[in-house]
Amino acid sequence: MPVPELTPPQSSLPDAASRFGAHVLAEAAARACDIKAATGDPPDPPPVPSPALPPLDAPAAAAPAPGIDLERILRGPSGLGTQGLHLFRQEEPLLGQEKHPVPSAAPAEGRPIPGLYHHPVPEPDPVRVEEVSRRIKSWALDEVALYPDDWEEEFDGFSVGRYMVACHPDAPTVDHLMLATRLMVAENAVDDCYCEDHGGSPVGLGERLLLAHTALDPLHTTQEYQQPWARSLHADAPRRAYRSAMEYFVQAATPSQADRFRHDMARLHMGYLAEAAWAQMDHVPEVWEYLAMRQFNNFRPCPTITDTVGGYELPADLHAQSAMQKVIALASNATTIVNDLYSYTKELDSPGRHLNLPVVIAEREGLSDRDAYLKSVEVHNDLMRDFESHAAALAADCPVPSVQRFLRGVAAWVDGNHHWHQTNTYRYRLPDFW
Ligand SMILES: CC(C)=CCC/C(C)=C(\C)COP(=O)(O)OP(=O)(O)O
Ligand SMILES: [Mg+2]
Repeated sequence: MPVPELTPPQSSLPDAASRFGAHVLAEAAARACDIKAATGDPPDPPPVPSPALPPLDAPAAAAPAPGIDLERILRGPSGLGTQGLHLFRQEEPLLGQEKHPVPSAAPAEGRPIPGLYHHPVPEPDPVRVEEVSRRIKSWALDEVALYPDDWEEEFDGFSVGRYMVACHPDAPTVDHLMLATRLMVAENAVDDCYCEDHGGSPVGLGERLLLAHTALDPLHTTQEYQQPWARSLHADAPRRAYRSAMEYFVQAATPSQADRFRHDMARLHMGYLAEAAWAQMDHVPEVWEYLAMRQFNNFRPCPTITDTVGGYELPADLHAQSAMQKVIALASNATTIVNDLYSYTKELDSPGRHLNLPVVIAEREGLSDRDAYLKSVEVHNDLMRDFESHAAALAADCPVPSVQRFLRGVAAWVDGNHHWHQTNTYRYRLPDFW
């Protein structure tokens, strides 16, 4: 198995990545200045000075400020003689090696949900997108036999390469991006094949999830029983995908990063089970109960690997502090409600009743579909603002480079996730409410 090219953990914030998620740190700097002004102390400099940061009060959902070519900045210097200037040199594409043809990186399209608070991001680097798309298809087909031929269009339409490149702008190499991309594909395989529209069912889901979870958190038992367990990890596509994606991840992650990921995946599986229980009972939970379930059935395992994908480590104690846990939960909840909003019409069209926030609010609060949807947009916006203000407060309170970079990485994931949902018109289409 190819070993991912590793960078030392605890690397400092590279210049090319220092602008991502910058609004969080910019807000922290502004907050620190306000506090100093109120107490009469001279203001401190911003936690991570960055000449190319957008203005402190840069509006959300607005194009980058004139004169700031974000994409160019993020690429770093180019041209003859600049190779040595890149801390995170992007690899050259492996042209002419397309064993499995991949669709070329689609240009951004789709419109944002009106009134949705979000930060637009530059279109992800097409060179990286192309290479990640090529490698993930090869992994899916050749290493884990993920899907039959007739799912190919759907696999391509998911555009996981664009997704992960947009969410991890500070990944040092394509190998690092692949860590996130394999896991994303594996997580969706489990969701589709065990829970949802590719043969999934709430019946027997607990058993399937538990056995698949052992691909992430291995069984340790007597030799006699160890072997049938090891064979079981090859028994279906979701387990093959989890096993392989985790094997790559563990090689690149520190032990505590791997354990963080296992914990987040256990949370995810618990959320799937609550959703399945309600489906079996044909029960619509109260809104707060739905939000509690969705805090677990949630994208959380994706932004929380931002440090592994970035080639550094947020130490376990700093990750575990309650302020960080709150920031992670708020960010992950915002990303997941984004999914509820963009996938609303897809889920209305799917068989049976598919719970999402607008559906639950309409049912439980007696609102029209439109008003429930618009209220859900407000819930999302409140979550986003809470995420950003708590992240800013934590960044100001804890000026440790790995904390600052992790917070930026989470913010970048939030923005990239929105971008992917907005632009994935193969998968999602907006309702006709405006
Ligand atoms: C961690 C991860 C990628 C989990 C998969 C669970 C998942 C697909 C979501 C949190 C998104 O929700 P949903 O199942 O509603 O996805 P779609 O609307 O079908 O895109
Ligand atoms: Mg959805």
